[in-house]
Amino acid sequence: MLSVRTLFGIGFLVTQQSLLGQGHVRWPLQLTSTRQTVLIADLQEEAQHIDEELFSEYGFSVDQLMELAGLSCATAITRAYPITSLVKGRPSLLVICGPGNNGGDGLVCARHLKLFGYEPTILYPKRPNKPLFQGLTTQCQKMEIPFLTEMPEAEVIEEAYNLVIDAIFGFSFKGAVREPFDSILDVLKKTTVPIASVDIPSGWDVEQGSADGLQPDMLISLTAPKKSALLFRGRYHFLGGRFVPPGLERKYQLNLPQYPGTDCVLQL
Ligand SMILES: NC(=O)C1=CN([C@@H]2O[C@H](COP(=O)(O)OP(=O)(O)OC[C@H]3O[C@@H](n4cnc5c(N)ncnc54)[C@H](OP(=O)(O)O)[C@@H]3O)[C@@H](O)[C@H]2O)[C@@H](O)CC1
Ligand SMILES: [K+]
Repeated sequence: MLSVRTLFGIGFLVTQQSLLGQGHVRWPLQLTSTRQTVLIADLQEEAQHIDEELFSEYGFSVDQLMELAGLSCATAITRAYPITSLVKGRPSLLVICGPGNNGGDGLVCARHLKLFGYEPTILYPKRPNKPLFQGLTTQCQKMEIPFLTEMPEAEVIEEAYNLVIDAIFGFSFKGAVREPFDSILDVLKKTTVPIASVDIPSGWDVEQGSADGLQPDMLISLTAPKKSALLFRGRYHFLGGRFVPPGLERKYQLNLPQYPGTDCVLQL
């Protein structure tokens, strides 16, 4: 049975602890807001079911949705961190990609950011042996995006990059972080460079978050914010992934907000 939550861009910080403390609070839950009302996929399994149905019942392919998800992420990043606002001499970004589809979103995002005038560099330490990811990697290489062979130290990141894009884990992350991502996340926790997380801050439990985990400056929730988004304390929260068919939205009572005009992202 689906349960959904009401999240407001403003005003939820004062109530989030009580929300989470109540465990399975049932919808509708009204909070005051000056921004959009968005419903949250409450359980990790719900996010995965929505994902599976998009492919099995609605006929989408992974690469189609990944392209839209990655484009949403790149677009949201241009809104939060326009090139003119970056403090370093060059519009350099570090994109860290994980072994699943969240990492694929990161590769697509990097490609679009390059087209938008940024200078992304990619770290992609664990590459699945599948044509989709091999193709996305080739596309980035042909776009002349450099790939690192190892994770830089925190001080090097601070000197070289304006922003880190965290596309390591999404909604299928479970349990204790395994290497090499454990060490990578440790470095990210030390750096003061802002972090933009794709879908979920990596290392966070999808439902419960992580008290001592990453604290990204930006979160780009895809399809619908996950429950742990209630614990996000950064400056920018965007919704992206404007591809949900109305039947699926009704079934899961997502009640997604209206994206403005033809935009593929919405700031929450
Ligand atoms: N419909 C949508 O909403 C769309 C969603 N999309 C995107 O897909 C994302 C979900 O992708 P996903 O299902 O491939 O899983 P994801 O979270 O990337 O990670 C899986 C990998 O992580 C690994 N791993 C897990 N736990 C670990 C640990 N503790 N320590 C170390 N490794 C661990 C696990 O490894 P394994 O268990 O296989 O060894 C596996 O390789 C979603 O968040 C969104 O970004 C869009 O692309 C398209 C539309
Ligand atoms: K992530």
